[in-house]
Amino acid sequence: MKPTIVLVGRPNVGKSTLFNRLTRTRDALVADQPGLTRDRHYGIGRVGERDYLVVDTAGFDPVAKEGIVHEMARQAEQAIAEADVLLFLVDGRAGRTPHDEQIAARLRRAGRPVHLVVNKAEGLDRAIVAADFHALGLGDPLPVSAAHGDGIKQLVEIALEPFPADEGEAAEDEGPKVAIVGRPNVGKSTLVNTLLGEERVIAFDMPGTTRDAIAIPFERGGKRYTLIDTAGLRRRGKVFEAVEKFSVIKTLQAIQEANVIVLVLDAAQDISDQDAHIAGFALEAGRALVVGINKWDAVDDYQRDRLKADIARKLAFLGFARFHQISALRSQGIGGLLKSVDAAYAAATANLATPRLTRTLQQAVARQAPPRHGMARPKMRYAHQGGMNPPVIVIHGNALESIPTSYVRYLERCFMDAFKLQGTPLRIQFRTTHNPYATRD
Ligand SMILES: Nc1nc2c(ncn2[C@@H]2O[C@H](COP(=O)(O)OP(=O)(O)OP(=O)(O)O)[C@@H](O)[C@H]2O)c(=O)[nH]1
Ligand SMILES: Nc1nc2c(ncn2[C@@H]2O[C@H](COP(=O)(O)OP(=O)(O)OP(=O)(O)O)[C@@H](O)[C@H]2O)c(=O)[nH]1
Repeated sequence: MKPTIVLVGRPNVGKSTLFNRLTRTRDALVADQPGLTRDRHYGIGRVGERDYLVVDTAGFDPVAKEGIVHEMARQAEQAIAEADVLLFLVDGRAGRTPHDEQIAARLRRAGRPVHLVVNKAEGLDRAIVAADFHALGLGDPLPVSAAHGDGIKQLVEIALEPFPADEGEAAEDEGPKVAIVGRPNVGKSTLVNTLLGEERVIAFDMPGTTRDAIAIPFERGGKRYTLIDTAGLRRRGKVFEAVEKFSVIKTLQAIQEANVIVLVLDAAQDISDQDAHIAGFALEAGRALVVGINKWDAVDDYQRDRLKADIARKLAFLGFARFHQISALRSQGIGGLLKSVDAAYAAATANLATPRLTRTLQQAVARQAPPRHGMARPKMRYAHQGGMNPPVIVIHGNALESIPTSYVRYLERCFMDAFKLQGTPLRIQFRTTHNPYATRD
């Protein structure tokens, strides 16, 4: 499972700057999706070969007792409890403060590895900085500059050192790994029980450590699936019950572990920022996605129309996914939902043959050529598949850096239509094989 890095520190030390730095590579992949707003506190990142989750606990104040500050502190506490590793940021320019000492005292009790990170360290004398912050009793401080990007790679390497890199893909005969996600109270547990309740649940092992996700294999309609759960579902008699509160971190972990995400929405409620953020995480992670609009039994025509308009507006970036109206409680629409899970999984793991990819590319260009950029006209020569789940299409050619995102979206649509890839996002990468300025036309 991907390790979770949690950033803690008093206001203004540079947590958001470091968060942005740690999630930047992912940002670029999904930056311009219509309607997608990123959650500024939870993100997916990659440095070198390592993927990880990052949480910024802005607003963490261990002494607040009520109000919004207290609520933020509660979420920060939950993040600290769920962290694999904590990065405690301090401000090298401001020096050690009493507030830093309070937080240090709290973190020493966290029972998690803590690294002391001195930010804004560009141009500072390391020895002086180290001596000042050593007094926090959290070991040798690691100097970084989040703003300039200095020391970040080493920081991530040190922080993730104890966590093994992900092993390769598991055997595929278990069928798709499915995660059911959504905000609190939308009906996730009810859906899990509807899926598993009447069906054959194949014996499964409880995880060896609390870091592991549980995988519950089951069969339905003669097909195998594996339900991925990190949110603490436990079996009580015949049904599964959530034993833990809703957790964004666990939701993110489940998304990372699964092949196909079932995003559950509540038809009786407006689409909230939290729904959009969870959907955004799935898109960012490149996962196949099916949406279940649950509690369809409980809403009237007026609410149904309103909801459709709300979805079109707030979840526009999920154009690649199928939406199903379901009732988990009455077991309605579940068969159709699973068919879409199968289709999304097939699309996400499809083999895309090079000749057909290249032909599709050429046809797309013939219909609409990429715009000229200054003196250079981008030239796309051929395409091949660079990965699965999500499908990655690598396009080779010249002067490809100037291709605008609107044209990338156009190419995505062409590939999706040609290969009927419904249910999965697609990634297009460009490889320039020559100096773009060598061939002008
Ligand atoms: N000199 C310098 N300034 C930095 C660095 N990193 C962040 N800053 C500045 O520090 C200020 C605070 O940065 P933020 O990232 O907003 O700090 P934060 O900890 O997220 O603050 P809160 O959101 O209030 O918790 C900003 O003005 C940043 O530009 C750095 O490496 N060097
Ligand atoms: N009318 C109706 N109610 C439903 C349906 N599915 C779930 N509910 C109800 O919605 C409430 C929440 O359902 P849960 O399954 O506990 O929701 P959850 O998403 O697992 O909630 P958390 O564990 O808090 O994250 C319960 O009262 C369910 O009975 C449905 O299809 N129709």
